[in-house]
Amino acid sequence: MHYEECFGCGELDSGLHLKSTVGEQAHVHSQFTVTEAHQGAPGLAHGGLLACAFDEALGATVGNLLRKPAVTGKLETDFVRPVPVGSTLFITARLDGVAGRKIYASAEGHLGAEDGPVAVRARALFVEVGFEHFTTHGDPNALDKFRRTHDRPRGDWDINP
Ligand SMILES: CCCCC/C=C\C/C=C\C/C=C\C/C=C\CCCC(=O)SCCNC(=O)CCNC(=O)[C@H](O)C(C)(C)COP(=O)(O)OP(=O)(O)OC[C@H]1O[C@@H](n2cnc3c(N)ncnc32)[C@H](O)[C@@H]1OP(=O)(O)O
Repeated sequence: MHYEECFGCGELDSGLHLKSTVGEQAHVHSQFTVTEAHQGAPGLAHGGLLACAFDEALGATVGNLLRKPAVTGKLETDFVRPVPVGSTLFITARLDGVAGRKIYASAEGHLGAEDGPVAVRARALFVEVGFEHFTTHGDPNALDKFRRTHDRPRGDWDINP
């Protein structure tokens, strides 16, 4: 979790509650379970919410592997198989490259198991920013809010600007 009020990974009742862990070969694994609250068509996940889950999984990959603040500049998704309510997407993500402030990452989501059929693929460009991005454009108290999340026992982010 990078921020307790984040829609993707935080503790909000309405959020996606995505959990991410770093695995072997610097792959980052996240799981997203689709509930009735995530429907687009009857019984199927809404594509925009799936894109959100991938934004989070890819952002967690950048954040956990590089430990630098970055924001999504571009996010591209391929929806290749319907994702039913009640199913879990097992998302595997990786860093593809860094060029100056530009950070490239990609991921695929497997249906039902780590080796299940691929249902969604995504690629993203993140752009590294300074912490003033969040205090200037967002909440002036952003750093305090991030700190509240990262002062927890597992918190190991250096969020000092
Ligand atoms: C969320 C962070 C929390 C921080 C906590 C602390 C530490 C944790 C660290 C990481 C976080 C961990 C997990 C996060 C998990 C999920 C997070 C979800 C992420 C989001 O949900 S985040 C919200 C949506 N996101 C935005 O709200 C961005 C709005 N946007 C802007 O704020 C600007 O637009 C910005 C800053 C992107 C760039 O602006 P800028 O002025 O700084 O820089 P500039 O424009 O020069 O771009 C520099 C180079 O990127 C290229 N470039 C830029 N955009 C491009 C595009 N779309 N396509 C192709 N190339 C692009 C340029 O072409 C240039 O390339 P070149 O250098 O080669 O010319």
